[in-house]
Formats: sequence, structure tokens, C-alpha cells
Amino acid sequence: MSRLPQLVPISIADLEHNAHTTLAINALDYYRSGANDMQTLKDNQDAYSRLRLRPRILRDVSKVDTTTTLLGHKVSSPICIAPTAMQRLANDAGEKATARAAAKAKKCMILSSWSTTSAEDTIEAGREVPWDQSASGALPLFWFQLYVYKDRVVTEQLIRRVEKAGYKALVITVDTPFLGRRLADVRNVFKLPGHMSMANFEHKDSKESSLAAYVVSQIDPTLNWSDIAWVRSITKLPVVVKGVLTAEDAKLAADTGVEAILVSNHGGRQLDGVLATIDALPEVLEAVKGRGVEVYIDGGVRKGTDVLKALALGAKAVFLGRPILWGLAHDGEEGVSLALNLIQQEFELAMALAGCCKIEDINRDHVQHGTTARSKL
Ligand SMILES: Cc1cc2nc3c(=O)[nH]c(=O)nc-3n(C[C@H](O)[C@H](O)[C@H](O)COP(=O)(O)O)c2cc1C
Ligand SMILES: CC(C)CC(=O)C(=O)O
Repeated sequence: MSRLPQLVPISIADLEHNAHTTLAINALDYYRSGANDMQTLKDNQDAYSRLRLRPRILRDVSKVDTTTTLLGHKVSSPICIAPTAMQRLANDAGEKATARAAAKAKKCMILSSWSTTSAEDTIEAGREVPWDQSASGALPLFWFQLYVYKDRVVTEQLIRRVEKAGYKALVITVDTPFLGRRLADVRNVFKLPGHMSMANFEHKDSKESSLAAYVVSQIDPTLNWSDIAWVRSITKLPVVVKGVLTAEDAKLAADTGVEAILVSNHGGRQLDGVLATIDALPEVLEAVKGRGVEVYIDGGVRKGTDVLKALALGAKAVFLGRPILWGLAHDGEEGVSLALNLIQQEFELAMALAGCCKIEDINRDHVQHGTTARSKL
């Protein structure tokens, strides 16, 4: 098969292009696919293009500061790393490379339950990078994404391990009672290669079965709000619910006492046909207004202007899924650093060009839906 030439990457799109030229087809398909017709996958990005920015001028933007806080921890930027499973498919250094890049950038990384490196080894790799406080006071931040296993003993043991290892929040993914139907994975009969394992669950590994069958065998489809309350009752770590898309569920999340909500459709990989996350964000924000719940977003964030739009609509932070995998595939740790730096630099430039010097300067008036001037709306 002839491969396209590599680009010298200067954008996330370039990194994606390069990953298409280098990754083995089963890994590439697993990473890039959405469910079914991939309508939501496409819409996650398209929806950002339907928004327009409203810049302010003459505001002395010679210095731009992107530091912010997530659940009380100061990080260098609201650009964070979403949990993605099986990162060693992209590069042998996998999750360790991502952790080092996150630590260097003093950004927040969420590690997937289904990582190919254990929770302990991943955070340890992050610690190899000095966690010295920068002048801004920002520090690296590691959170753990939890799939709730049918076996609650396994679930609780994992929570104890990640508490001990130093993860600072549990991000419970609630949109995967079953795996979405990703047609390419079905055709490729995708499964984890024999030399890798789901490193947090060695004894639960099921290399023989497809991913969908593994989910059916291990993940609890009876999961409901009382289980979220149960997790909260057995840990002091703050809880983030990942996969909220409606005002109704946002209210229930707040009622359950969770500290944060991650508006997510799992990168279009679960229920195809749901709203793009940036279109679902306003109703979620409205539903939890004044309840002290932080609201984040992921899905389709590829450019600095996307970050600006999400923050202008009210998100506290954005999480990147595939862009990190494209960086990993390009050049391991260096590639993840490149992905993070490219979008960080774009965001800083977008802030300056919109007249914003700090995160608090970004507000609802910096963005509008549609392409018609406000005076004509
Ligand atoms: C290859 C891949 C694996 C993923 N694995 C997980 C996972 O293990 N746990 C989880 O909660 N979300 C998982 N996600 C969803 C991401 O956390 C995130 O919601 C999504 O990728 C964001 O969209 P983006 O890829 O457009 O940035 C995965 C996404 C991809 C693309
Ligand atoms: C192993 C999978 C359930 C990980 C995941 O969330 C995904 O592939 O989207």
C-alpha cells in the first residue's frame, strides 16, 4: 500500500495526517472511528465551525496568562488530556510518554482505566519530570478515569490503588454500559495485541475476545446514580461524571453531589446521533448554575480558537482525546509535547487577538452562534 508523505507538523491536523501514514490499520481505525455513521464524530468538529468569535480591541494584550484552577489545583492552562485507552498501540512508551509530556507542560492528564501501563507506573513516569512550582504556581495534575466493574471489589481495589498513587480525582465514565458499534473495529475484529495488556487488570485480561465482548463481560450495565453516590461514599477524592449531555442529567449529577461534570459524547464513539458537545454545553451549564459544580467539555477540540469558543460559552476546561494519540504516534513524548504546545500557542494567540489577557477575561460576549451579525439577529 502506498503511503502519503509525512508533513512537518504545525497543527493538530498535520499530526493527524502523519498518524494516518504511520499507524497500523487496526490501531488507526480504533483511534479514529466513531460509532455507526459517525455523524456525531463529524459534528463535534463541525459545531465549532458554526460558532463565530467577537473579539475586543485595544486592550494591551502584550502578556497573556492561561493559568487556571481545576478543583482547586492550579494548572498552566485549561487545555487538558482526556482518557484514551491503550496508548501503547500508538507508541511503545504509551501512557508514560503522555504522563511526562503532561507533567512538563504542567497540565492535567486523565489516565484511562484501560491503559496499557499501570496507574502506578504512569504517574511515576510523570514524576520523573521535576514537579517544581513554576513562577505561576502551576503544577502537573493527574486524575484517574474509572470504569465501574461488575465486581465491586475490583472497582474498590482500583480506587484504593489510585488514591495511594497520588491521583487527585476520579472521573467516572457513565456513557459506556456497552461499547458503541464502531464498524471498522467490527470488521478488523479489533483486540489488544498479545504483547500488551490492560495493565490495571492483569488478572481480568481477555486477549481472546473483542473489545465489545470484554465490555459486556466486565463493565456493569446496571450502573445508576446510586453507584455514583456509592463511589462518593468510599473515597475522599472528588468525583467527576464523564458523559453528561443533557440538563436533566446535569441536575441529577449536582443532586448526587459530584464536584464536576465533563460534557462528553465519548468522541462520537458511543450513541451516534447525539448533539455535538459544544451544542450540549449551554443546557448543562444552565442546569447547574450556582450549584458549585465545575463543567468541562471534550470532543472535537482541535484548535486554539475551539478552546476560546468553549471557554467563552462557559466551560472551565477542555480535554483532548485523539490529538494526543496523533502526537504519540508522531513521536512519543516529544509528539505529545508538540501536540500540547501547538494548541497552547494557538490558544494564547487567539486570546490575544480577541483582547483577552487572562482566563477570566473570556466571557459569553466573545462568541455567537451563526454567521449573521448580532444587530440583524
Ligand atoms: C481511541 C480512544 C479511546 C478512548 N478510551 C476511553 C477510555 O478508556 N475511557 C473514557 O472515558 N473515554 C475514552 N475515550 C473518549 C475520550 O476520553 C474523549 O471523550 C474523546 O476522545 C474526546 O473527543 P476527541 O477525540 O474528539 O478529542 C476514548 C477515545 C478514543 C478516541
Ligand atoms: C476499551 C474501551 C471501552 C475504551 C473506550 O472507551 C473506547 O474505546 O472508546
